Amino acid sequence: MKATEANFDGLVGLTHHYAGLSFGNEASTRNQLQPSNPRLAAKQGLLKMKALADMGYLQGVIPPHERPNIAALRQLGFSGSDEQVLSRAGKTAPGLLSAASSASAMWVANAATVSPSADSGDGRVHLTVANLNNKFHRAMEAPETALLLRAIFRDSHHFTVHDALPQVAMFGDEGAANHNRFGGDYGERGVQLFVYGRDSSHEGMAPQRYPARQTREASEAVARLHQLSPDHLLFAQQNPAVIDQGVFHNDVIAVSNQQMLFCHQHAFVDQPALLAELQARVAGFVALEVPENRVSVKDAVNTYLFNSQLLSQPDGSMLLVLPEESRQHTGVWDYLCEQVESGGPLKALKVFDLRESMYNGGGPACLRLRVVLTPQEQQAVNPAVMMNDRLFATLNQWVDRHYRDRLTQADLVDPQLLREGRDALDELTKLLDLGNVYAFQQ
Ligand SMILES: NCCC[C@H](NC(=O)CCC(=O)O)C(=O)O
Repeated sequence: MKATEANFDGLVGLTHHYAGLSFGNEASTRNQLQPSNPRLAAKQGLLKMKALADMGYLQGVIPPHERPNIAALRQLGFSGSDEQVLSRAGKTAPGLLSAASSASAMWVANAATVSPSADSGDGRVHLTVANLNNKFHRAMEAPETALLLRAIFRDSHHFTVHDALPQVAMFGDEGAANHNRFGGDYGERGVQLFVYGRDSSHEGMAPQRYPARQTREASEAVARLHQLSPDHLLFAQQNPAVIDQGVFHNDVIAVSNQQMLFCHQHAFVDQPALLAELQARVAGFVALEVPENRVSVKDAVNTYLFNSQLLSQPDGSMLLVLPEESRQHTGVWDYLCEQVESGGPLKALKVFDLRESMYNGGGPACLRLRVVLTPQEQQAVNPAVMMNDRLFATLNQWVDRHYRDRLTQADLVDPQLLREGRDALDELTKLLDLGNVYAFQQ
């Protein structure tokens, strides 16, 4: 048996709502204050996980965080009983209550950066929790993410979960959404490409309108923590002009798998040089670059064409897993169908309706964290989180029992919502054999 790539998807939490918290992420801004449907959101995610598991891909689930985050609100000076904290925050600072209630941990492409054991100096799988420093609602995810990842990748003989980098702008780190790994077989040493939005120690190109969330300093620190060899490591800057058009993470404009990079023509600074470098370092490297005159950056952002999952099929060809929005757009869909018919590396397309997540700027790729695992490492993962028919049924029933089908910002003060969340997560820790990972369980 060879090493394989597993996908771990974030399970959407009970407080999923549209709060407009992510300046630079245009869907988040556009859909602020729309009512959400947390139950549907969770089920849309579960359907994708189940479909990929049924197709033979190794698929796991990463649980939601406890929200509202009462401890975060207390840290900001809201006091009294938990119910009083909620009502005081709701009255005087609804935006902060929204941030403390965000279900944003669902986008696990931002949970951590992962390096397979074949690439690291000590032969372990390394995961560095992302500090998500650019946004308050996301920065609070880091400590809980570390606990959850340790409850899943719990065998320290095989896995090292590093705490997040220091919580300052200089080390802004958004995890695997700005990271690619190229190579042949998954179990062979690969070439890792870290993509950053700005280099905080050098004056240079930076976006003007929207923030660059990932820094070069953060990427370099993660590469050191993971003990990667400099010969198998590349750093590239994301094109600041596309960040200003709403490409807040690299996975909104590029996706890769094994020898293949699928990206927009305008994804990177000095793209020809980067592609030549990859050509030189990765045997069999192929780039499928989409020209602006076929799909504009704007359409790529609106359809999330590149926030897709590029998956290897048993015969070595590639499957692209896309959001429904890409099928709805004639220009994008025609381009994709042409590629499949052309006999190129892309052989199949699969579409999922992930609208609830898409309305907050999260497509198929945002919802998953890729972890390459050897057979021994697979054995060492907490087996209760791996998707199969039984877990799919159990989690759907769990969602039906606990989730609301409509939520607005005004509902977040409801103390009943806090209780519903704790009851649900208490049950989930048992279903997924996680131990007492949540603050309310301490
Ligand atoms: N990888 C996709 C991440 C999407 C996420 N959206 C949000 O947090 C929106 C939350 C809100 O506005 O309610 C983000 O921008 O980091």
